[in-house]
Amino acid sequence: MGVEIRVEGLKKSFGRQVIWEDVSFTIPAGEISALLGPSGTGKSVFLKNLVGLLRPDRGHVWVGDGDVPHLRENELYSMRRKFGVLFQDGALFGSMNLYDNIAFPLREHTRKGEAEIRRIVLEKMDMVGLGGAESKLPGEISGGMKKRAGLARALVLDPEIILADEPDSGLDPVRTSYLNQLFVDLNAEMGATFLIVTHDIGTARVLPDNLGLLFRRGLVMFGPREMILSSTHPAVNQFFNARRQGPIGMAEEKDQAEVESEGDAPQAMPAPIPPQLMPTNGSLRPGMKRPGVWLREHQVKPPPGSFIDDNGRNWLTEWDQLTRAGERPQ
Ligand SMILES: Nc1ncnc2c1ncn2[C@@H]1O[C@H](COP(=O)(O)OP(=O)(O)OP(=O)(O)O)[C@@H](O)[C@H]1O
Repeated sequence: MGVEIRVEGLKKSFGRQVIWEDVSFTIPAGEISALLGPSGTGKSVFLKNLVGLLRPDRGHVWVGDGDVPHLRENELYSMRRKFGVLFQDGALFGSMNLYDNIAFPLREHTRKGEAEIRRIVLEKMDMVGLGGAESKLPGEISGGMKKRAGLARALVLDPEIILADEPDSGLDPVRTSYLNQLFVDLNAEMGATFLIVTHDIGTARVLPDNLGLLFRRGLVMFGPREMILSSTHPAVNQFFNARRQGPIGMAEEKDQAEVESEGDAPQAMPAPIPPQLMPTNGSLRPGMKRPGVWLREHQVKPPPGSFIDDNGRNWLTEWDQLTRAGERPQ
């Protein structure tokens, strides 16, 4: 089962460049969360702070009762075993075949014998759809396969937390959909806590249970998918609807007067909230909520056309019927 990550008052700068400050929020255990934000807002830097590859200037990252930035070297080493990290390019060793790449953490961090290692590596390669590709070198496979190999390697130590830095960058839309489904299925199976950094609004709208936006040296908002996708906050509304109108500019930042005048402008209606991806085996993930629950509890009207899938099925009204025991929801 996944663990919660509690971030408190985190600040990071490089020299005089403040990346973000006073970032505080809780990434819920066992749920899928996604972090978005314009380029350069420090999403990758944030992931590196979570896993202790970079140290914040101040603040805390609580994972269980360990505070990552304040752990000693040996404590950090064992804390890192809780994490499986998928780096942007898969970070595979070019001279090793996929089997050895994926076996690497097991040989490095455990005393398991080769027979046990083989069982685990083949199981994880199968999970990500790479069965049979053991002897391929990273230079011989596509970008999508590299990502899946990186994911298999992130899974071998059965992590409680999975961090993925733009797993969908450079993938075509179909491969992106397959990868998103894989995350949902893995989360259903393992119950790990997932934090995914992505630029893909399509992914952000259907995959995670929670969404966060980094902008202007801070976390603008973090919360349940329905809260973010129905928000009229100028930056959140602009970003998650991919609009030009709003405080986020083409270059770094707009000037303050421009931002203030836009803050008063009426916000465009958020786009319809799509139904969330379901696990392929028809199970319900523990982190999944009944559609519309957050909206109803907060008396927010869903944007028109929300929760209707490509087949015209309305998940808001049909959820109970769809999820009755023993029945596959899709
Ligand atoms: N080790 C480092 N030393 C100095 N500056 C760094 C370092 N790592 C990152 N930065 C700077 O921190 C800022 C944020 O970088 P980061 O890669 O986290 O952004 P990002 O939000 O992930 O961007 P993108 O969406 O384009 O991938 C950038 O200006 C980058 O140059």
